[in-house]
Amino acid sequence: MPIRDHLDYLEELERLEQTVEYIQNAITASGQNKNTYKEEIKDAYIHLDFLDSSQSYASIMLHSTLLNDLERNLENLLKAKTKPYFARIDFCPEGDLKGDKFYIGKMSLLRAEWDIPFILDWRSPLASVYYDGRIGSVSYQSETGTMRGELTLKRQYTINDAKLENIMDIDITATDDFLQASLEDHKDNRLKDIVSTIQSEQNAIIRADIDKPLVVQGVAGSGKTTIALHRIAYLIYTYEDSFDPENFMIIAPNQLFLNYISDVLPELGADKVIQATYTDFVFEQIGKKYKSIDSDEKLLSIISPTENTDTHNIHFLKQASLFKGSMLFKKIITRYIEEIESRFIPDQDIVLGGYNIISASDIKNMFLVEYCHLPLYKRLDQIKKHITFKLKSQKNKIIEGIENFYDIKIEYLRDHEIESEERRIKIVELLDLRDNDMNIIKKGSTTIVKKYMTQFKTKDLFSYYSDLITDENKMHKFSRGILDTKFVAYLCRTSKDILSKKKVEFEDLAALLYLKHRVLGFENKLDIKYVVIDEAQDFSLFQFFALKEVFNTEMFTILGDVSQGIHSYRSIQNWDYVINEIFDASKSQYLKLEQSYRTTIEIMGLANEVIKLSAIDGLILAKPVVRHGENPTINQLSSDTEILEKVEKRITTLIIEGYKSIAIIGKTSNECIHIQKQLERGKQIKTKLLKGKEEQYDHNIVVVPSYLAKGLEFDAVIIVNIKDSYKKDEIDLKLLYVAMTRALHRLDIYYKKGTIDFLDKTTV
Ligand SMILES: Nc1ncnc2c1ncn2[C@@H]1O[C@H](COP(=O)(O)OP(=O)(O)OP(=O)(O)O)[C@@H](O)[C@H]1O
Repeated sequence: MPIRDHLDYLEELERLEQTVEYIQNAITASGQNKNTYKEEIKDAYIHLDFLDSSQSYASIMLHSTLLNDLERNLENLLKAKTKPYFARIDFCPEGDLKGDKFYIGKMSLLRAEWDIPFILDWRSPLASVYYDGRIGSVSYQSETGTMRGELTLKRQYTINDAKLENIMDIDITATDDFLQASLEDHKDNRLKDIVSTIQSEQNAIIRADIDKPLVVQGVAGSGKTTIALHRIAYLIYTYEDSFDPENFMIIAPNQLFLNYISDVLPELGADKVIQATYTDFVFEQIGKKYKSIDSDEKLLSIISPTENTDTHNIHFLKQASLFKGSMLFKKIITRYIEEIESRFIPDQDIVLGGYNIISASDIKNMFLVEYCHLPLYKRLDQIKKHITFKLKSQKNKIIEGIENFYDIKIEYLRDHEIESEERRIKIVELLDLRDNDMNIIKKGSTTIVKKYMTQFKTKDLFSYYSDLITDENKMHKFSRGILDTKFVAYLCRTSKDILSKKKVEFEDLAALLYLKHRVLGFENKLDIKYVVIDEAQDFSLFQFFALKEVFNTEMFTILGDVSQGIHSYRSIQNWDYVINEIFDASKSQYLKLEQSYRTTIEIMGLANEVIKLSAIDGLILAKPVVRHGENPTINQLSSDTEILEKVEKRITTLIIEGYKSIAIIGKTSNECIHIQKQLERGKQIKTKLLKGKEEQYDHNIVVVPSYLAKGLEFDAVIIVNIKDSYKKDEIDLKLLYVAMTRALHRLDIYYKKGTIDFLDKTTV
């Protein structure tokens, strides 16, 4: 229906004009206030009286804060001006006769003379009705409890550059044309916000209880990453009195992924949130003395062994990875730390000139009980402080005691012996003895603490770790003999080999982080209170545990998809372990997302056929939203040249058809290097080879290995297989599934005969 034919067109047009005008006036007023505040600050500096400056400083502080707030507000107003809101709900609370119209936008806007918001923030409690409610009776959670009422209208708008382009009313059947339209879009290489089309099951995740750990299993393309970012924005808004944005941390798999999500957080007003990859975060804490081995190296040795791969030991290689991420390894490290702890404090009282300042058992008690919540080395700091304090107070008492002791003796001599040369000599002797005793105390008191503390021979983190992981006896002892001898020999030998090159594997990082936390402690205070982990299916239990301990919080949102667990040789196999072993299951929340929004029915259908071939326990198949597209093509060819010619042609056609982002996905980085070289030879097509470390890239056509494509999406995906082949085993099937589900609209597969055999039989 043309927009002008909508019954409320004129009313809506007027409302938009009124809103834009209001925002413009607010922008102008802000501009004037900004100048006033700047003038005030300048003035305060000019009149700064160095003798009595409190008034000027107060003025500078006040106006700087006002200026900061104003600048932030101004930024929001400028964004809102072109698209002030995206939806409207008409809602009448239970018991009221008349309802109100609420316009929902990305930020709230209040008008002094109005008793309802001029624009309602999408994160406010009432806005939940827009995402969850159908026309009729609805309810939502507010600070004061459940609110009920009647929803009489749910309307969506397309507004661009402050122009009203479309109005769509959502009726009781709730067919979401708006969602369909947004999914049809052709995308560049960045994730977008979805505030206007959040679905009810996604809304439940965004607004889930902050206090309980939340685990989300979501199929490919179900919006996990997007929802994670919206949840952070929601929590920042709702709990702004308790949390700063800097208290939130999002952990992502690689730099490429961080780049991919980089547009969304600022768009949602949450740009100050800490973002890091797990590896970068751990290295920042443990120091960069050792280098990290690329975390994909192990995956490559499993999926694409070369002549150098120790195929004989591939079983041990997988077992070692799994072990290093296990809670058993955590237990072994805990026992190892306990032993270090128990031997740390010597059986030695601190004695000064024969006086007992503090007993060994008191020091042990401090170390093992009183300060047990601190890392070992930080406890030493406390103990040092305590001994110094005790010594200071004892020293004066001891000196007083010595003085009294000799005074009494001298007094006695004076009272009981007649004055003589002999008595004088005795008194002088006593005075010398007194001075000597006092000197011992005075001198001793300056060195005794230092002497006591220097006996603690501290070691660095990597020595502690190496002392355990390369020592077969210790590994057997602390595992209480449950580890297989051959496995332990393999583990210690390979670990020794790696550590001797001053390197560590990705799998070592959880243990190192945990050891650092328990033994040495961190240099800077970690002020993270809420942690969001995306692509969490690739995490091990020990990784989750270490993060929980280090941040001392249960507030986690953990999102992932076990069907995409391409690192399953080192990571969790299902979410039950996380809920039961890391958190308290009775206080955790587990939610599922089964609807996939990214891709078409046709592409998802083929991807589902592939993942069904794997033997994943309790596999949840993605249900695509009702969006049809072209059938994916499967092209089996017999020569490299033929494949590359076809791929080149395909890319050209896709560009002509208007697709903005195209990915050529090879199984491994070697395959990708080969493909890119061949394509570049043709000189027609410029591509960018992604290596995972890119902080920024703006190429429309990329060549990317399957395991790095995880989490990303492209308008069109071309899977190319020339050298590597996909086997019908769990990891390869998952890799192929990941590659296929990256496509928003088009999927084409070109492979050399014999490289993806099982695909021949797969029906589209
Ligand atoms: N409610 C929604 N409205 C519009 N688009 C949506 C919605 N939910 C998800 N999408 C879109 O679906 C695509 C997939 O989202 P996202 O990448 O967050 O999913 P994911 O579950 O993290 O995927 P994967 O696990 O496969 O990497 C994105 O293009 C996102 O914008």
